[in-house]
Amino acid sequence: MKYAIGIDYGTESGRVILVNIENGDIVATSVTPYPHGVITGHLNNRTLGKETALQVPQDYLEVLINSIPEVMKEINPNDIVGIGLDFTSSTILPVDENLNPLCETKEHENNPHAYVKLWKHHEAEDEAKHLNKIVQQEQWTKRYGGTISSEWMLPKVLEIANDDPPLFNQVHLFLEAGDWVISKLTGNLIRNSCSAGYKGTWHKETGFIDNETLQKISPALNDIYKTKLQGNVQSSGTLAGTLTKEISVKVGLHEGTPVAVGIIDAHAALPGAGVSEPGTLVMVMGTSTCHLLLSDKEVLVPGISGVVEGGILPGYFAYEAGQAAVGDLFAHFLKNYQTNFETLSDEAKILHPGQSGLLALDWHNGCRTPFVDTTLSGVLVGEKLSTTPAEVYRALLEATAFGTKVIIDLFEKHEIPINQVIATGGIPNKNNLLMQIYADILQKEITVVQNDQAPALGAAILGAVAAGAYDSYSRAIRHMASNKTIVYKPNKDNANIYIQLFDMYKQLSTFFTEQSSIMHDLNHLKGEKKYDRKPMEHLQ
Ligand SMILES: Nc1ncnc2c1ncn2[C@@H]1O[C@H](COP(=O)(O)OP(=O)(O)O)[C@@H](O)[C@H]1O
Ligand SMILES: O=C(CO)[C@H](O)[C@H](O)COP(=O)(O)O
Repeated sequence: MKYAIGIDYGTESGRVILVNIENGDIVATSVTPYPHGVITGHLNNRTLGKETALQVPQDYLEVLINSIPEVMKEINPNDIVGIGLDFTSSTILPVDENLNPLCETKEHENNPHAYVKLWKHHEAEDEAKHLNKIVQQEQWTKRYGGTISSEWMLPKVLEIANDDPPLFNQVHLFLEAGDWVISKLTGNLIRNSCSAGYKGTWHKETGFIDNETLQKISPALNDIYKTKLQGNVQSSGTLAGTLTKEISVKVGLHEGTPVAVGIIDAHAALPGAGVSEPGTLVMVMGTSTCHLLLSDKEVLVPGISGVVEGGILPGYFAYEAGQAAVGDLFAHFLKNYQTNFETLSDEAKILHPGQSGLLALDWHNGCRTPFVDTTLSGVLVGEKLSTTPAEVYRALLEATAFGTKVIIDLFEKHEIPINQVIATGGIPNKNNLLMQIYADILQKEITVVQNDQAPALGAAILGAVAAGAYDSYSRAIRHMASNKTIVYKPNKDNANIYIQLFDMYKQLSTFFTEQSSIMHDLNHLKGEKKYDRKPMEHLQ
């Protein structure tokens, strides 16, 4: 029996799976929660900005050192054909000449800018707005729905250049954390095409932003792609190199084991969920939800995260859209009410659509698609003295489904066909109420992959292909991807009520984005900088 290892670096933990490459059976799984988790509020004794979300790079190595031996307990290292890895993105860190993280030095241990900035670190909004003003007329921005997000590489780099020039000057390279882990595994520095394409504005023919534009954005960015952002971009899933002696000893594998170039976590879930052709929307539902879709054609859809040729699988344009808080939003609510999913779901299940009189906007971590604005915030309308926690919980579940309907409608309006919707990630198998609500609101069947590890499985598939165990992604996907599913069908009566509620959801979102500046004014009163209103005409 031969196996591939898939490693999935999510927001809270890293998961390692061992996969039989002939039939895709996951024979062992190990989860390592990041010892330092997501750092918010304080770093050592220093108070952090409210939107700061940091991580500790050593935690990623802990995942390798703990979880690889754990899945290898019964297995001979000779039987491992290859390793694939996916990572949240854009999650970046500054390193020195030896690729060592700057936060590991005494000098910078209390400096937040020296740490990993997680994808959901939202402090670079000013930088993103500034950058967007300069590049918004350029044709290439349309591939990114018209807006560069503050979650991405350049705004985060610019945040450091603006806030801490001495540290910025000391940085040798800024790396995606996934590329940093690959460098630790193989000794090779490679920038993966998936992160570079979706989060780094790289295009396989035209490359990165030209230097003239970079200088207009900020003198600090002069020649940045030849200096702090240098490095070859290589296609995700091709061979990055082989395990070094140093790391192979630590994880109990053979030196020389092939390792694939990394990919973004959500994007890995598409092959992991068994998709190798256009027309199937894959919703990767976890801390956030990412929506991935293959197509034969490139359509410039406003408000999406991006469309990248070959972004996931060679030969297809791959679209990404997203919602920045889904599981995170539910967790936030549970924490505030000191309750749990089971209790709330039991109570929320017996409510009828519309019964509570509540309606929510799911923007508690900003809105990714279609408004690309991390400064937007959540809303709940209709609350009364008689409102129960289960009613609010159900309204939040519904709000995330309405957010997904906005995304599906956007794709369909731009004539990108969606014939099937697949749900995967950590949530769908844990919450059947949520999945039924999605079927009712989207008025589509939802196929749930009976495996929570689609990103890790997708990474293992890339590892097997990079190692030469399969000669094509489609063959590897056919053999290795999940094929056990359950299907949620829409309930007509519920769907009819949700049509009316969805109309109100859209009115509410139009109000808070176009007709009223209340949300942004609230930020202003809190002492945050006032951001320019974004023209919304492009979304009409
Ligand atoms: N029963 C549940 N219903 C809805 N969300 C859940 C449930 N259990 C856990 N979650 C959410 O799932 C998210 C974690 O998703 P997961 O896919 O495992 O991790 P990651 O997003 O880090 O890849 C958390 O935000 C958590 O609140
Ligand atoms: O932007 C992303 C993908 O493009 C992030 O990686 C993603 O939103 C975080 O993933 P998760 O919710 O699974 O932790």
